[in-house]
Amino acid sequence: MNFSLEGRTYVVMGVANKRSIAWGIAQSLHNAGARLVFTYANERFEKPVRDLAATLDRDDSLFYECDVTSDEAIEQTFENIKNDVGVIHGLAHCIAFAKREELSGEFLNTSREGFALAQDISAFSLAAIARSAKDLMTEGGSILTLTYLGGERVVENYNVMGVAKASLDATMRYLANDLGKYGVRVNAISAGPIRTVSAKGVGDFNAILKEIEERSPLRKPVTKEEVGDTAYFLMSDLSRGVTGEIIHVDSGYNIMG
Ligand SMILES: CCCCCCc1ccc(Oc2ccc(Oc3cccc(O)n3)cc2)c(O)c1
Repeated sequence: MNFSLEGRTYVVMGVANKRSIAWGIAQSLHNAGARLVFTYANERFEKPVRDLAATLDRDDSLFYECDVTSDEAIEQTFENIKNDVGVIHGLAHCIAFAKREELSGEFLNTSREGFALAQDISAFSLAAIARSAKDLMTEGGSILTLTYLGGERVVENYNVMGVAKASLDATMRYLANDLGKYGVRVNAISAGPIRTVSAKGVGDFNAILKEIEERSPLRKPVTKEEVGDTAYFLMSDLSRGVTGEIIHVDSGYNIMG
């Protein structure tokens, strides 16, 4: 059995720029031989994503806009992908959002609308995407999403996104249960803090980064390349017995009290 991704196609959702974890995942899958399909939220992201993909040593990538807050948009995007590539072998969901003002201070101050928005984009979108993507995974498949420790226990300031990640983790498990009989696995990578454009929106990010370097078992920060290589494992046949799982790529920080 070989563990190359040659001859396989994967959808990567959520590349914003070269610091994105999604870009680290794309690079690892590309280096393993995969063909990539990128989706982006709106036209503002099209050029940055195309420019990044142009740096890869094969120019066989495809690009689609996908507003994950719309069921019609998701259905249309996967209809287009199905028409253009036919079969996909997996999908990386690297999408989340919460209002910046609700990512610091007291969770008590979370608004009804802000709570629902974070749930919609950061958790429900995985279920809606899995429902559409499943039909393209006729040769089996692997779906992965990105989560964070703040969904398992309280991390100061993470607030409404922590509740959304708890929901995402349960969504991942229930999807794993439904999709297993179709040969589709669903897992999550719980990444330690990485300096991305999204991380800038969460209060006191620098303090957490310092804590990881000082207190994590590996005593070092986490990189998008480390997350990318674990994504390669989860997309490959090496992880064929793994579904419904959260793999922490966080220098071991989560095992600390
Ligand atoms: C206090 C916790 C510090 C470690 C946070 C690690 C982390 C960093 C980035 C993460 O991804 C997002 C994605 C969107 C998001 O919402 C944003 C981001 C920027 C601006 C904004 O208005 N909302 C917040 C975090 C994430 O889920 C977790």
